[in-house]
Amino acid sequence: GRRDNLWKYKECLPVDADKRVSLDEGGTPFCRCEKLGKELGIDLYVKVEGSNPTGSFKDRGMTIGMTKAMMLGVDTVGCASTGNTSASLAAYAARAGLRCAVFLPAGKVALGKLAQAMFHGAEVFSINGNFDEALEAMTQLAREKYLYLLNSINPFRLEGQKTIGYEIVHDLGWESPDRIVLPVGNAGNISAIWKGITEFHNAGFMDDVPMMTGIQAEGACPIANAYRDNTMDMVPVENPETIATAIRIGAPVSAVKALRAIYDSNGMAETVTDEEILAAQKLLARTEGVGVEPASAASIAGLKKLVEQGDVDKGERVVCVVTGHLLKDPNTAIDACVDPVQVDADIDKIKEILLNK
Ligand SMILES: Cc1ncc(COP(=O)(O)O)c(/C=C/C(=O)C(=O)O)c1O
Repeated sequence: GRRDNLWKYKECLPVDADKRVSLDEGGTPFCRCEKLGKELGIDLYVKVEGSNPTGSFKDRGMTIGMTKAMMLGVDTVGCASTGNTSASLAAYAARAGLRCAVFLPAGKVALGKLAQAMFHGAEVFSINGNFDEALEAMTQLAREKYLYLLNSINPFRLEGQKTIGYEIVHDLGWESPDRIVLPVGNAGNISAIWKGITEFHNAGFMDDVPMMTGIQAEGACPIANAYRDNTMDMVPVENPETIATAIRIGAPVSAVKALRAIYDSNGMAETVTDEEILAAQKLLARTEGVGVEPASAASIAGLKKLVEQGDVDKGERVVCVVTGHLLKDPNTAIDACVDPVQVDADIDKIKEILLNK
């Protein structure tokens, strides 16, 4: 039958479902990765959030946040973003008929995301600074009531994203996986998913809870640093750097919630290099046919590293949340490939090549 969307959980959502601003978000694919799982010695699934309307999990938070904005009667919404939040905000603001301002770190936003934010009609400000500085400026504007802030510091965003946790349990037949692995930037998503999991667990829908496992890029890993020091005190990374620009964040606003989620679930945080991220992105695309942007592949890279370190038990049932579509960052994808074969439309020449494969 017709695929359900996240509004099937409307009784657990803190806004009027009949006032919803929706693009039929959620209800994303849940794909078993038999070959990759076999290679890693685990039972592996991916939750494919790139299949959301604007190509990332942000749509889940935005549908709730934008519905709340309409209920509040605001006329302007805003966010700072590494790209996907701005793409989602622009689309949902257009649907809601609200004015939309976005702050993006100059030169550090993947092509697809910038195209979306601009094309959906957001007023795009290219900030001379990184995401953290852009978020500080945007938060000040919100404090002075120039606009309604829809970054993940806004709890209504997390209320939408918690449905990823709901759906994973639902997809597994009302059971919890052993572990959920996902990339961590501003740390809203790991906090939101844990909230959804604990709500379903408290409601008695499943006996166990998963170990929440957050993966960060080595050059932008304040959460992993705090975890390694077994502390709740996150120390910001001044100049975060990674090719996975979506998670190029040094001062995650939801650090406390994220560390709580990791410690309370007996989970962990780990880092991966840019090389490991790009290798995992290609491995997932070519082994399982699932195309994701670099930041999303950090979850696969991190899982692989944890398995190799012996931190993941053989046979564990693991769900990797792959957060954004491959198309978001086409330049990085093409840079990771060999050039196309230049050849005349001479099929004899091409037959020769095909025979040699
Ligand atoms: C593909 C992708 N994967 C993972 C993350 C990290 O999630 P959080 O840890 O909840 O921040 C992001 C985050 C993006 C932004 O923060 C933004 O768009 O401003 C992302 O786009």
